[in-house]
Amino acid sequence: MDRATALELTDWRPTAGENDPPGYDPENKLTWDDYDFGRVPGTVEWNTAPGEPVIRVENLGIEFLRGRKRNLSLREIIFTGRSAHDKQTFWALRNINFTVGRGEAVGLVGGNGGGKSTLLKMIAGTLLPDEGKATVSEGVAPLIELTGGFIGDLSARENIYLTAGLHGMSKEQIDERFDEIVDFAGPAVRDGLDVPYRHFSSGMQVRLGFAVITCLDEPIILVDEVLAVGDAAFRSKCYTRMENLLDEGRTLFLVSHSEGDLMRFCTRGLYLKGGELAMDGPMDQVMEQYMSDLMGADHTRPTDATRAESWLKREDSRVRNRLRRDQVRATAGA
Ligand SMILES: Nc1ncnc2c1ncn2[C@@H]1O[C@H](COP(=O)(O)OP(=O)(O)OP(=O)(O)O)[C@@H](O)[C@H]1O
Repeated sequence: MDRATALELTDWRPTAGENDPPGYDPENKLTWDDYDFGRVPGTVEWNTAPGEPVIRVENLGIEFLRGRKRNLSLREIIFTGRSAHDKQTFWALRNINFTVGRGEAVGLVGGNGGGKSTLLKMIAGTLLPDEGKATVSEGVAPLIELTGGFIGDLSARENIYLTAGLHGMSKEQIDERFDEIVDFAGPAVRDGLDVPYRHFSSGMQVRLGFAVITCLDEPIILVDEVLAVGDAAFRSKCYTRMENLLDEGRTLFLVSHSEGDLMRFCTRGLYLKGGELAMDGPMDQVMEQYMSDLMGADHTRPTDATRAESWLKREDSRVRNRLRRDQVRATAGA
């Protein structure tokens, strides 16, 4: 959708507020493309040339064992002549092909068990495929499990240093960002910095995981269904941070069951159904297909006006956040 179409389709317009950032003009400028932000600042350094894919997934497949194997009884071994049960396996993912470019924001949708988390794990390199390959040409910051891959017996402080260190940050760099990470995670995490991580509540684990992973300088970010866990205030901070990461040109892979989150951040959607890639296209069309498969006749199509309104709101929110961030940077640099 473009600005002119969106403005024609809906009556929604943003209202000016007291706390609007300098430069924000809701009357005439509403969308990202109308503002000249200059060069997007950011710490991301790409090894990949513009236009080259940063993720290339070719004929990817993975086969899992179904259920747990029971040992054969002596009678079964004698009468069947076999020494073990036949392995019952299934393909959790098969024939998956796609590429992702620099700065793309991709939403993964699909029903429970569709293979979304498995795909992210293979992109992150924590699971190896049985067929095909996933080639990733940039560093990846994965938040693909609630625990963020942190170690339960280490304290939160030790986990911050360990995780950031594994992603190539020096001790001095981590020292510099330490307070920013902990401030973002919130006072409960600050109070528990020296407590073993496994004693954290799931909300505190997600806060710390999100704060650390999004503070890394990796160009590719994988986020698996973690935004749903935090409270409303934390979610709002996460949304702003995600917008900032996208503005810096990072590539995002987001798994979520929240239509709002997917539509807010992602421009492209991948729909996994029964372990196969059922659709790859613009996020709103992919969401539409997924919802109509899921809900059948009960699914009410969003009107063009509703879509246009969501699009304008998202653009407006990105603009305000970006101007606010530029203002903070300018004040800090003055
Ligand atoms: N290590 C494993 N061993 C055996 N089966 C597995 C393993 N990991 C995942 N599976 C199975 O693979 C399928 C895909 O799982 P996956 O977690 O990727 O789905 P998902 O789309 O992320 O689901 P949800 O939306 O419920 O999180 C499921 O049937 C799941 O039970």
